[in-house]
Amino acid sequence: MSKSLAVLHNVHVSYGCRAVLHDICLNVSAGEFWTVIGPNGAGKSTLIGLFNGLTQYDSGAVTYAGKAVTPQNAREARLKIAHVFQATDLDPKMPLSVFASVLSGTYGRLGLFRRAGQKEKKLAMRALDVVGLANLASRPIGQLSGGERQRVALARALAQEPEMLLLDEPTAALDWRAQRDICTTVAALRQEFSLTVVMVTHDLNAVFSLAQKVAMLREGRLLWQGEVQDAMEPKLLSTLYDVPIQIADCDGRKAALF
Ligand SMILES: Nc1ncnc2c1ncn2[C@@H]1O[C@H](COP(=O)(O)OP(=O)(O)OP(=O)(O)O)[C@@H](O)[C@H]1O
Repeated sequence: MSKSLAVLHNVHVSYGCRAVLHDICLNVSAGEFWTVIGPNGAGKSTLIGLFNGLTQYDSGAVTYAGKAVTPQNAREARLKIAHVFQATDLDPKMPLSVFASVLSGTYGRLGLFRRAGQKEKKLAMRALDVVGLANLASRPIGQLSGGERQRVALARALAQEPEMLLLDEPTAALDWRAQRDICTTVAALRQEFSLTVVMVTHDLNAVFSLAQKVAMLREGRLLWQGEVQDAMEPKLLSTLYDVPIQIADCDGRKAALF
């Protein structure tokens, strides 16, 4: 049996007096690929922020590699866990090259007073190479397409040399080709670097093609969690999203239809 890496145990979260996550228990083992799905506002981004101490919790326990993680005590977890937000978070007006953006992924390890040296520069170039953007290294990030920017965000995360990747809607706002490219890149990165992945997504077809495990969140509660093949249940998905969903079989591949 694989080893638990990141664990949420009976976690409650509230923003002010509004409770947004209730009694969350999730056990992510090393090397697993989890997706977190559910309607808008269900608490998915809040949930994945627990793993690296971005989300403050009221009660329960969060651990990474057996050590407690809280926003006040998250440095170690943040070195090992890279968090990739939607690439729209990269300000296109920033006068920053693709390479400089990716290099910034190494800054966490370097700390405040050390500058990036040859080792970090090599790492950044390698990360760009892995996501297929080495030829755009000197391009300002403002001149990239949405799909390219998302790959820059992935490369920056890789330059951190993480054990675990948190992906928050990495294919949102991308066209079909770019969505497919990101999914293929994520799958390849996971294989090559033996990464543990937790991905929030609204793309059920990406879930079916990439994930091993699925957590379904509805109104701040885990409705269901388990193996991806058991998640492809029309009744379960219809309950989750409160809309009729069917599952089609296309040449052995599952696709969600509404
Ligand atoms: N910093 C914050 N302060 C107050 N409320 C917040 C904050 N961040 C999120 N919320 C609220 O918490 C709830 C859960 O938000 P969250 O972003 O985690 O949901 P989500 O499932 O990721 O949503 P979406 O699919 O729309 O991105 C929402 O009602 C949201 O308005």
